[in-house]
Parts: sequence; structure tokens; C-alpha cells
Amino acid sequence: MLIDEVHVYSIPMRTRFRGITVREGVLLRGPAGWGEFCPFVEYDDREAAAWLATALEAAERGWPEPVRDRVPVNCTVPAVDPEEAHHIVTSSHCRTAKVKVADHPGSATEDAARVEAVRDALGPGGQVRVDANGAWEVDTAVDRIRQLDRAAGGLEYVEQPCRTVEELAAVRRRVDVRIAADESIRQAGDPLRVALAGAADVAVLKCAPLGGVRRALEVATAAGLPCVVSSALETSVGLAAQLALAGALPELEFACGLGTLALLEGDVVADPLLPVNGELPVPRTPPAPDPERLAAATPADPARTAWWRDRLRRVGVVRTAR
Ligand SMILES: O=C(O)CCC(=O)C1=CC=C[C@@H](O)[C@@H]1C(=O)O
Ligand SMILES: [Mg+2]
Repeated sequence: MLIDEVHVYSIPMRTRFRGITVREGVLLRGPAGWGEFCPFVEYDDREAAAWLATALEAAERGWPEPVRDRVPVNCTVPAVDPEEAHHIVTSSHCRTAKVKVADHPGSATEDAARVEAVRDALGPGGQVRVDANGAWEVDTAVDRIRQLDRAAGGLEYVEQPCRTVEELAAVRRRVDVRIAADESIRQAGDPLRVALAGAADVAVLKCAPLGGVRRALEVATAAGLPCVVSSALETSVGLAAQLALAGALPELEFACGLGTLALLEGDVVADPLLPVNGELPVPRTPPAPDPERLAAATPADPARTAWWRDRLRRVGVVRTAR
């Protein structure tokens, strides 16, 4: 590795999201700039290796040329009450909102109320999409999608309603709403399977778990579906890589899930990648961390810094051994 500087960060989330209340990771500096290594803590070293490849691509090599310089983004609405959902959407100024649903068993009524509030906040011209993170069985998915489609006055798409590709295909045959595959793309190892199985209308790409911008562009070509780039809850350093991917995709039909910095209580750069009028710029190079913000984001517990440094070392070994 050509890395000459490493910083561990820890930033609280504004609202619990994906079961997480604090986001942690490592920032690496190499000859091309800064990269972010932030696999979720439960991932093993093999899975984390793709995240390191993404960080090293940014730090050591840089990204391919973009074909656009701005990307429309959605705001992300966690599993919060309708009032808070309304507030998140209006304060984001985004024209598309992604709403988390199926957060816990028995959430159907709350989900519908949240989606109604989001539609109210957006008005008739906005787009509402939902993400169930694979929580439903096929019959439940069909019922819930119909119910949420009514609550939204029309859904743009539903992301990962069920866990498997076969279930997605079965749901897709029974509902009119588009199906987007997220976990099925990044965990299947064979993104073509999603398209061939007729399982999805949209592919959600996250460059961190796919192993970098170039690798994610190959996945986009292989999938042959319209793509949406979505974040992995990075700081602005990692978000820049996701924006490089969104900027380099030949076609971009939908808003991307890259408005997630608003979910964090802080950031590590002086000019955070927060959407303005529902858009983010496509950076040519990663932004450099700001020393004061970096210092403020240093973990209070030195054991967390040691844990991340050790993880980085282990994953570096796994990656080199491949
Ligand atoms: O797509 C978005 O609007 C935001 C990103 C987002 O929803 C996610 C980021 C990271 C982990 C995932 O559980 C989650 C997702 O399921 O898409
Ligand atoms: Mg998702």
C-alpha cells in the first residue's frame, strides 16, 4: 500500500439507521488523495476487502473521467414518526425521498403513515421510493407494496422487498411498482443473475462493497439495468467516490441515494457534500479532511482507534493474499 497517513474517525448518527448510532471508519491518504475504509463492524475481513479496494482506488489511483458534473439525489427518511419524516423531506429540498419501511415486525400502519407524510411534504411532483431491506415474504410484500403505493399516491420503486432473487422475481410478476435490487446485487457475487432472473427493474450500486468505481461500472454494464448509486453512510471523503461513480455512469435515469451526510452529526471536511437544491457536485478528486474536524471526530476511546487500525492491517493482508 502506498498509504502515508491514516486517521480513525467516529461520528454519531442523528437518528438510529440500520441499527447504527455511531459511524466509524478510517481515512487513508495516498498519492492520488484520500480514501475512506468503513465496512460495517459485523463484516468479516473477506467482505471488508472490497471496501479497502475502494479506499485504495481513491487514494492511490483516482477515478475515471465523469460524463456529468452534477447528480440529483434523494433524501433518506429513516424509520421515524410522520412529523419528523415530513421535516426531513422539507428541510432537504430534494425532489425524491427514500423511506425506510419494514423496520420491525408489525410496522405496516407506521410505514403507511410515514409514506403519507413524505408525499405530503414533497407534493404531487416529487418521487417517493421505499426500502424494505429484504424483510418481507412474497405474499406480504405484494400486500405491503400495494398499500404503500396507495399511501404514496404512486411509488417510484420498492427497493429489496424480499431477500432472494427468486422472491424478487415472484413479487415483480404480481405488482405494478418497479422493483430495485440492492442487497441482491452486492451480496450475490453475480449481478447478472438479478437481470436474467427478471428480478428487478433497477440496480442499486454502492461502490464501497463492490470494490471501487471501476468495478461498480463493470457491474452496471453486466446488470444491464438502469442504476441508482446509493451511499454506505460514509463521510464526505467516501461519498466523493460514490459521486465519482454516479458521475461516470453512461446513463442516470433516477436520483441517487447520496444525500446521507444529513444522517450524520458531523463530517471530516470543511465543505461537506450536503445536497443543494436536491443535487450534489461530482468531484474530480476526493476532498481532503480538515484538521480541526478530524480532531473533533477522533474516537474518545483509544480502543476504537486500535480496533480499526488492526482491522485495516488484517484486511490489507487478506487483500494482498487474493
Ligand atoms: O439509498 C439511500 O437513500 C441511503 C443509503 C441507504 O439507504 C443505505 C446505506 C447503507 C446501508 C443500507 O442499509 C442502506 C440501504 O439499504 O440502502
Ligand atoms: Mg437498500
